[in-house]
Amino acid sequence: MDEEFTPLDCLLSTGTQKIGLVILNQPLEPHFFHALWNKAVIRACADGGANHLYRMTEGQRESSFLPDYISGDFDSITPEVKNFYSKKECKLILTADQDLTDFTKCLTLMLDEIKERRVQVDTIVTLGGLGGRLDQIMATVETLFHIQKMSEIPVVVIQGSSLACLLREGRKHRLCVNTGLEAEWCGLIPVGGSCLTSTSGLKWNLDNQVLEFGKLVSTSNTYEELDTENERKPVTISTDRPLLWTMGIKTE
Ligand SMILES: Cc1ncc(C[n+]2csc(CCOP(=O)(O)OP(=O)(O)O)c2C)c(N)n1
Ligand SMILES: O=c1ccn([C@@H]2O[C@H](COP(=O)(O)O)[C@@H](O)[C@H]2O)c(=O)[nH]1
Repeated sequence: MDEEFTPLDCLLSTGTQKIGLVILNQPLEPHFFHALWNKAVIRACADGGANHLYRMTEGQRESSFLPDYISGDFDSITPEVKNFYSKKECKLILTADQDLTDFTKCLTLMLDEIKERRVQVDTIVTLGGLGGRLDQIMATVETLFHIQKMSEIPVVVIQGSSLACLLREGRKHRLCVNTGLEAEWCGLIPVGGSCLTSTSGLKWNLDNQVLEFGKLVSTSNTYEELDTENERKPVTISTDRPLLWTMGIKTE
C-alpha cells in the first residue's frame, strides 16, 4: 500500500491537515506553538506540558488558549496552573497508571476524544518529546509504537529543529519534502529491530538493505539534489518493520 504524507504540512499557514495537538513537558517554541494552536481541532497537555502552555500564553490565557484537556499523574503540573485550568473548566483527567508515560496516556485519550466527537484529525502533532531527559526521549519513540497499534492517524513529534515519526511496516511511504521548511539533514533509525529497507530521493539511498544497530543506521543523510525546476522530489521508503523517520526543520 502506498502512503503519501507531508511531515511539515502542519507548520505551514497554508497546510491542509487537520491537527490534534499534544503539548509535553518541554520548553515551547513560540513559532511552532502559534502555528499549531490556531489550526488544531483538539488540544491537550500532558501533565507539566500545561505549565509551559500557561507561561507561553500569559496575558491572553482566558480567551483563546484553553486546552480541551490536561491529563497525567499530575506530579509536574504546578498547583497554580492546575487551579487556573480547573477554574476555567478544562477537563483535568488523572491517569495514575505508572506503567505508561503521561505522553502515551494523553495520546490514548486523544484517540478516544476524536472518536467520541467524530472530528476529522489527519495528524496528531506533539510538541516536546525530543529534548530533556534521555529516558523520556526513548520513551517518546516507544510511545509511537504503542499508538501505531491503536490508530492509523500519523503522529509527528517536533522539538527544536527536529521532527520524528514512525513509518509503518509493509507500506511504501512517499514523503513530500518540498514545503521549504525542511533543513538539510534527515535520517532513518531502525529503533525496534532490523529493518529491510529501500529508498529513493535521498543522497545515500538503500536498496533492499538491512538497517540495524551495530550494522547500519542512516544518520546524517540528506536529500537528492533539486531537479531542473528547483523542486525537491519526494522521498520514498519501504520497510518490513516500523522505522523511525527523522528530519531537520529550518529554524529561521
Ligand atoms: C519495568 C518498569 N520500569 C519503569 C517503570 C516506571 N514507570 C514507567 S512509565 C512511568 C510513568 C512516567 O510518567 P511520566 O509523567 O511520563 O514521567 P515522569 O516525568 O513522571 O518521570 C513510570 C513511573 C515501570 N512501571 N516499569
Ligand atoms: O525531559 C522530559 C520530560 C518530560 N517529557 C515528556 O512530557 C511528558 C509529561 O512529563 P511530566 O514530567 O510528567 O510532566 C512525559 O510523558 C514526556 O513525554 C519529555 O519529553 N522530556
